[in-house]
Amino acid sequence: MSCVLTLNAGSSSIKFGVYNAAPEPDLLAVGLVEKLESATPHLVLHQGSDTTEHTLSEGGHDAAVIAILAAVTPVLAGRKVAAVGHRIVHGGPDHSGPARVTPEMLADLERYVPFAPLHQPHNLSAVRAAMVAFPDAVQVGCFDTAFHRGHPFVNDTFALPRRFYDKGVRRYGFHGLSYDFISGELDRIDPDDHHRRTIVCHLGNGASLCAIRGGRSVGSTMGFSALDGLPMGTRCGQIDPGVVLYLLDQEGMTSSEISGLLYKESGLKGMSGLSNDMRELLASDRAEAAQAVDYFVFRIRREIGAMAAVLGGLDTLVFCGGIGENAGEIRAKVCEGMDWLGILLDRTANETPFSQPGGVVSEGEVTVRVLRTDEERIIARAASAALE
Ligand SMILES: Nc1ncnc2c1ncn2[C@@H]1O[C@H](COP(=O)(O)OP(=O)(O)O)[C@@H](O)[C@H]1O
Ligand SMILES: CC(=O)OP(=O)(O)O
Ligand SMILES: [Mg+2]
Repeated sequence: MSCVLTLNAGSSSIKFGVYNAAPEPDLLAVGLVEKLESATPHLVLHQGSDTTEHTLSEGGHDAAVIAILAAVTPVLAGRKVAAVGHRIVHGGPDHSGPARVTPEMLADLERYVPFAPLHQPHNLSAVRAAMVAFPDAVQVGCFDTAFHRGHPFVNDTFALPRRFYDKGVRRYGFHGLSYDFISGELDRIDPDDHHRRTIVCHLGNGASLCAIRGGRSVGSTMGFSALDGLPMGTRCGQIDPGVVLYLLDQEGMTSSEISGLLYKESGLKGMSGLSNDMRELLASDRAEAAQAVDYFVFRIRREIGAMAAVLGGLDTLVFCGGIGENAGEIRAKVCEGMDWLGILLDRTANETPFSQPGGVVSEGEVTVRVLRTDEERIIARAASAALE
């Protein structure tokens, strides 16, 4: 049987998976390389109940892809990699679903590097590395923007002169593979509810909210870039554009300094002066750490209100991502005093979400669920489908 390999290249980690190719792919092994910015990144591979780990001798994405290709060779045990599926953060205005990546398309996707500088270059270099390592395999791009491409014009635009919209300055939205997976899970859990109004909170190192009605995205807190919306590990989230002009004109910062500030030095890390890791902030007794957490929660609550208005009400609220799945304390803070919207958390269930049927942690009118997201599975399904 042939296999598919998935590569999900993020800003500081690359996640990967090996599956038997099938409409519902069969997981053989999964792993990640993290701390890519350090001189000694760490590779972890889980295969069945076995876990192997080793430290790489070189930092950066390219060395990590080479190490991943070496790590998956014994998993393949001589079987062929027929397709490699890639998470590609930006697909621009035209991609509303997965696509076969040819060298021509790869060149075209370079156009979106300036739109997503933290992700797109790494996504594309992973495709190039896979083309070299598996020259006979089909390369399949799965775009984080695709799930949101059906937004109505009012939700796709900024109030700028029309020519900028035509050049691609639009509200794209991201984390679409995660939202696609969660939307599918909700259909599986409750197949008859086709009109459910859902808000999904994807709270990881990158964080956003998505409003979903009838299985389709109707709103995202992220816009043109993965900077907008909620504050994140190191990204600022929504900011008055006047601040950027002030930094440029009055503080004399260059555009690359401002980019570094907004993408890498802001968010939870910048506000707390301590860390981008939510676990460290929750464990800290420093006032700045508590303020960073308060701001994160405040913005999520504010955006839940806005998304509920877009949806015309709310039936289901889902938490996912590293913070959403693991930080009960954050879920409790987000849901506190939200009974006006029908959100009432079951505090005991919230402590043990994954032992609750369907991850339900609520006792109010709105069903609140905690679900493990799985971007890799969405990529593996698309890569398998490309082989049919
Ligand atoms: N038990 C936990 N409690 C609080 N936060 C957690 C916990 N486990 C993981 N996190 C947080 O999840 C975030 C990473 O989420 P993840 O979805 O893995 O990120 P990425 O966007 O890199 O895929 C980090 O901020 C980390 O602190
Ligand atoms: C788009 C985005 O923010 O992705 P991530 O959460 O993986 O950084
Ligand atoms: Mg992520």
